[in-house]
Parts: sequence; C-alpha cells; structure tokens
Amino acid sequence: MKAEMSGLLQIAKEKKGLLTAASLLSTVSSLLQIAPFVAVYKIVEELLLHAQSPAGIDRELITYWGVAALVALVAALLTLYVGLMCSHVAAFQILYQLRVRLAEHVAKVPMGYHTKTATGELKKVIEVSVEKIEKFIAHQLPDMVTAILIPLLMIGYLFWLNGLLALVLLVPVVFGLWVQARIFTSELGRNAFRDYQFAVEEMNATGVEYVRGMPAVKIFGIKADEFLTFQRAVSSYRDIALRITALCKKPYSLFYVLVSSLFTFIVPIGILLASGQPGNQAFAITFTLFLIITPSLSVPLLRLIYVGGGLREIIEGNKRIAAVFAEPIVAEPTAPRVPVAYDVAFDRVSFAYENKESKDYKPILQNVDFFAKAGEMTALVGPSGGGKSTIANLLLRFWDVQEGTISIGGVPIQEMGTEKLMDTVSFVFQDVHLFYDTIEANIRMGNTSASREAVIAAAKTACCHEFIEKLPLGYETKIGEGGTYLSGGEAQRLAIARALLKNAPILVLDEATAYADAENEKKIQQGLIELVKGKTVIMIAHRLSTIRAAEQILVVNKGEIVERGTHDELRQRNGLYEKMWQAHVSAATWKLGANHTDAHKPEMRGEAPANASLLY
Ligand SMILES: Nc1ncnc2c1ncn2[C@@H]1O[C@H](COP(=O)(O)OP(=O)(O)OP(=O)(O)O)[C@@H](O)[C@H]1O
Repeated sequence: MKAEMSGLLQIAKEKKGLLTAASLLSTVSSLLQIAPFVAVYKIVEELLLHAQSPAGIDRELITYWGVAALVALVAALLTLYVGLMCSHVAAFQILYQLRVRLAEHVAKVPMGYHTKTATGELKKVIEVSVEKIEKFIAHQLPDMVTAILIPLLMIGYLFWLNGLLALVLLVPVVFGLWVQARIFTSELGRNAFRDYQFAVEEMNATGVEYVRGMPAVKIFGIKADEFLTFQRAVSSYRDIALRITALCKKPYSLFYVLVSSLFTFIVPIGILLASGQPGNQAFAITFTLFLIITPSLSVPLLRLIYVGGGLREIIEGNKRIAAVFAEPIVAEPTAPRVPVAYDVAFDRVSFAYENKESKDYKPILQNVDFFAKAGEMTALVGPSGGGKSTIANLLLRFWDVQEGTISIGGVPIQEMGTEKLMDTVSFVFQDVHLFYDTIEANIRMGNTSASREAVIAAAKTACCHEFIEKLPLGYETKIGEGGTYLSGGEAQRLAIARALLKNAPILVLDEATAYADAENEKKIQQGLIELVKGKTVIMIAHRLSTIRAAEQILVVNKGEIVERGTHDELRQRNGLYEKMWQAHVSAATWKLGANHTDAHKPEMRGEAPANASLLY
C-alpha cells in the first residue's frame, strides 16, 4: 500500500504549493464549519442558564454568537470555494503534465512495446486512469480532508465537553469504520476492486471499439448482443458488480445503520445519566448540544466511505501509470556520434521478435548483410512475410537487433542518438497516418520550423496543392472535420510532401503506390521522383516494375538475402527474382478474356509493360 501510494504522492508533489493551499483551506473550512455548533452551544447555554428568569438573558451575547455563526458559515463556504479552485487548478495542471510525459515516454520505448494488447492498455491508462487522478485531486482530496477532519474535530470537542457521552458516540463509529476498512484492505476486497476497475475499463474500451467498427457491424449484420467481445465485457462487468455488491452489502449496511443512527445510542444513555442527576443544569446543556451535533456527524462519515472507494480506484490507476513509466526506453548513447556520410550498412544482422506475453522469441532475420551506397537506390523485394519491412524498421531502431550491426556512414545507429537518427531517415509508409489536425499541420510534421511557403512548395512538388486548394478551407482544413476525408492516394501524396519537407538524406519507402489507381499512381510517382533525388533510398517493392532501375536489388526470402544484383543481372540468374518478374509481368498484362499466349506483346518478350517504371 505504501509503495502504491508513493507513486501517487510523487505525482502530487508536482503541484505541492497548490495542493498544500487546497488542503489548508479545506482544513480551515472544516474548522469554521464546527464554529456554528459552538455558537449554538453558547446560545443554548445562555438560554438554559436563564430559563427561570428570561430577563437576565444577555441579548448582546446571543447576537454576538449568532453573528459569529453566520460569519463562520460564510467564511467556511468561501474557504471551501477557494480551496476547490486550488485543487482543480492543480488537478488539471497535473493531468496535462502527466499526459504529456506519458506521451513522451511511450514515444521513447522500443516499438516492441506497442503490441495490440499494450496499445489497448495504454489507451485505458491515458483515457481512464489519468482522468481518475483529476477526480481524486480536484474533488476527493479536499473531500477527504473534510471527511476526516470534521468528525475528528467534532468528536474531540464532544470529548472536551463530556468524555462518557462522547465515548458512546465513538464506539459505534469506530466499529462501523473497522468493518468497512476490513473490506477495503482484505485480499478478497482488494482483488474485487481491482477486477471491478478492469471490468469498467474493458467495457468502455470494447464499447468504443464496437462503435468504431460500425461499418463492419453493418456490413456483416452483427447485432449488439452478437458482438461477442463487447457482450463479454458487459457480462463480466455485471458479474463483478454483483460480486462487489455481495461482498459489501453486509458491512456497508452495518456501517450505514450504525453511523446514521448515532442518535439511538446517545439518547437512552443521556437520559439515563440525566435521570441520575436531575439538578445538573450543566449536564442538560451539554446533552442538548450532543443532540444537536450527533446528526451532523453522519454526513462526513458517510462521505468517508465514498472517498475510500475513490482512493482504492486511484491507487489501482496509479499502479498502471507507474507500470507505463517503468517500461524501459530505448538506450541513448552518452556521447552521440554524428555520421558524415549517408550510406547504410547491415553487417550480419540477425533479429527475432519478442512475444511480450509468452516471452518467446520468433526468429525473423538471419545474417542479413548488405551495403546501400549513398545517393543510390537499394530495393528490397521478395515473397510476403520474408522480412522486408522488418529490415526497414530496424534501420529506425524500432527494435534493436540481437546480432550484427546496422550503421549509417560507418556509425552504428545505437551510437547516433534517436533524435539524430530520426532527422537522418525519412519514411513513407504504405498506410499513411494522418492526424486530426489541419492539412498544413499534417505536412509540417516533416519539419515543424518550415515556413508556410515551404509547406506549399512541398505540397506542389508532391502533387497535392491542387486538391488541397479545392478543400473548403484549403491548407487550414481539418482532416476528419465536417466530412473532410482524403482518398488513399491523396493521403499518400500528403505523406510524400511531409517527407519532402523533412528532406532527410536517407529515405525508406514502403512501396507507396501499391494501392493507388492509374491516375493517382502517376501523381504519386511524380512526387517520388523529386523526393528520391540525391538520397540514399531503400525501397520495399511489391510491384517489381517500380524498381527496375535500382542500383541494387536484394531478394529477401524467409529472413535471408537469397539473391542480389541489378534487374538485368538477377533476370539472367534465372532464380527467384526471375520467377517473380515473370509473375509480375503476366499479372500486369492479364485481362479478362485476353489471349495470354500473345507473343507479340512486349511483356512476353521479357520487356516491362509501357507504364511499368515511372520512377526511373
Ligand atoms: N511486430 C511483430 N511482432 C511479431 N512478429 C512480427 C511483427 N511484425 C512482423 N512480424 C512477423 O515477421 C515476419 C516478417 O514480416 P515483415 O512484415 O517484415 O515481412 P514483409 O516481407 O515485409 O512482408 P509483406 O511483403 O507482406 O509486407 C512475418 O512472419 C510477420 O508475421
């Protein structure tokens, strides 16, 4: 528990000043909330002391205590208000910093962390657990201070007035709290509350998935109750909610009954004590005050349980946040080296993906060895699943290799520092991710300090300026807002504009034109011609026609480079590449009902189709 709390306190330390102010103000407010009871006591005392001769009542004293009670009440509300303001400001600032730091941290952990499961967990941490911290700091922390302090102060004051009567109140309160605390601290209770939190988060996450997957739901006619994951999450939430209810109902009912009926303990005992001393006026006054204060004790005590539940949730959430921060980041060199040349060398690289759950390793690459000369194009081709994308991803240190070295200009990438590496290498993926932001911001991601003119120039070269200008707000149009979405080809061109703006000396292309239609492909190719000029290009090609002119073609099969050379050299070898080329050519010329034995077609004479290579 102590260790769990320390992470939470660590977060709270960030805004020590504001949180101290919030707690102090809550304390002052609690003290001021007791003041009206003292005032009532003083007034009742004065009235009872002069019950036989009302003329002797000190009206000024009564007015004084009346005004004092009013002032205390107003001051209590004011301090509570200012305290809540402080706690809210602190909470939102902590929330902001926490999210930024979480985002910064996860950007630094190796890509191996970002499996589907981890991404889902991370989403839950950022969306749910962090949000709970806000609720805790803004509301529950001040509530907790008042819920603890007010009963303590009240009971302390009652003890000062009459120890015996106060003890009569204290016994059921302590017993009720003990019964409740046992639930929160027992192994059974802890597990149940942890499972409850998981169930709530799971239900939220699968609910969002369900809504997001609405196209598939509609196409395949899946109904809500058939959407198994969501249904399972809802049932599991129901089960755990019922389990918690069963676990808590008896202790909570007992606590509730005890705390709400303190009156029933104090009245008989008070009457019993009063009947033994009929002339004791002082006792009568004290007893009256007990009768006034006792019902007011129940409210903060009942709130304490609600705060206790919140605390349990925040501890659980904090554990998850701590687990994300505990994830090791990519190791950075102490003295980063800067390459002066931009050739890329893979030196006997072997690599296996780690399965995070089973901790097993799945070998993918064996002894991959190649040298990509600066300013030239090296193409990676080969059957699906051979390891081409893995090779490209390793160049960005998305994963670290288990054996061998990857270097740029003779400098191993581990010695370069991530920032420099990212500045040196640009990527254009097949699946472009566009952010929910303006077109301009999406292009500018390539170089955040680029001028507007530079953004437009890059967009023009990548053949996107024309379609951007047609959008309702041009470069200011937000993607995804007001029904503005881009086609796959347009998104590709935007990604090329990004890469153009970044202007990194090494470029990795995961064949950008794979899904484009003829019109789009032509435009994308035009953008690419500008993009690759003078760069070290590593291109993953699915359509061989696009890399015919590459200076070096590497054929990757089952994690190994099985052939290497130029297009002509590889064709002459008559190996895997030649087979792939033949398959490519017949696929490119295949038409429904066509006579595929047509010997007059250029492809059949071993030439590429007319539109094959637009790049070179
Ligand atoms: N993150 C990952 N974790 C575990 N295994 C992976 C991961 N990414 C890829 N693999 C596996 O590594 C192997 C090589 O995949 P890779 O994507 O590098 O091949 P590829 O040659 O680029 O395939 P394609 O041409 O279909 O894109 C595949 O068996 C794939 O399942």
